Amino acid sequence: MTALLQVDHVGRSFSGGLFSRRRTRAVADVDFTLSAEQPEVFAVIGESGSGKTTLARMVLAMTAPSEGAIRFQGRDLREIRSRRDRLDFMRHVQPIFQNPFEAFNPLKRVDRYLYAAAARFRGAATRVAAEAMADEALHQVGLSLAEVKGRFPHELSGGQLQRTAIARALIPRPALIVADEPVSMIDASLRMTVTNLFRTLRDELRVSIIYITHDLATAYYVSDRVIVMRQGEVVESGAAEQVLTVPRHPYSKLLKDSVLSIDGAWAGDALRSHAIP
Ligand SMILES: Nc1ncnc2c1ncn2[C@@H]1O[C@H](COP(=O)(O)OP(=O)(O)OP(=O)(O)O)[C@@H](O)[C@H]1O
Repeated sequence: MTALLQVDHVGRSFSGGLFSRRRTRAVADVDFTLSAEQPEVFAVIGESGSGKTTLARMVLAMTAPSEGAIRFQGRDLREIRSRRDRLDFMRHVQPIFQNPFEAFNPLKRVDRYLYAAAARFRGAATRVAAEAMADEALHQVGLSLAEVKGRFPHELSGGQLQRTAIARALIPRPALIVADEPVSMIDASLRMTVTNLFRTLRDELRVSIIYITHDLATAYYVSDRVIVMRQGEVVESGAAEQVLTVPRHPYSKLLKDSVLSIDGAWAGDALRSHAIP
């Protein structure tokens, strides 16, 4: 197997501050590989404080590991030093953040972000070229340039705005998208539309997606593989179906039971039977 991403026994500790001796071990010994040949939706599940965001930041080369190494297409992320290295890396690995209303400046029209990405990552030299790239990316997420052109963020719904953020991430034609809690700030009714997109992108554009979430139900429905994190460590990993329907670790069982007690039924089944094709 040729690896797209190798997360090789990675850990990250933080010191408690200038006068504190306490160190927080945010991530400890996380180890997984994504294949370059077979794109997948890979979910990282865990409660608040389990280390998910720290892991995402390390994969995005925004935080350096204190132990282990991360390689993307065989290249150690520590080798990213210059602006040019970073731009090249971002061409292949794109982030999607939690709150689309924070990702876009409220005073800036959203289409401008798409043109900027087209110019920066794909060398679009004219407005016409940039508009064509923006329109193509928007179609990949079920929107069109006509729907978002000239609009400010508050003129779009949370779901439309998050899909626009995904379109922006697609413009460079990345091989990997790291989506950190991408649906936690949008209406429950729109969550499946956005998460379902991940499968479409995997199949049609062959993009791999690291889907970071505390939401077991959407993870179960859209992911191929999952890891469950607790206090920085991976406590369970495997095929989504296996881990989320028959959890082995007490913590994963507890997580599943908490979904059960909220919804009255295992939300994975409920979602599956109401799956949007
Ligand atoms: N820059 C930092 N400095 C000090 N401690 C940090 C830093 N970043 C994260 N931590 C600590 O590391 C642990 C893991 O945090 P992290 O944000 O990765 O978890 P998370 O699972 O993403 O949580 P959430 O869902 O709330 O974002 C927490 O105890 C957090 O306080």
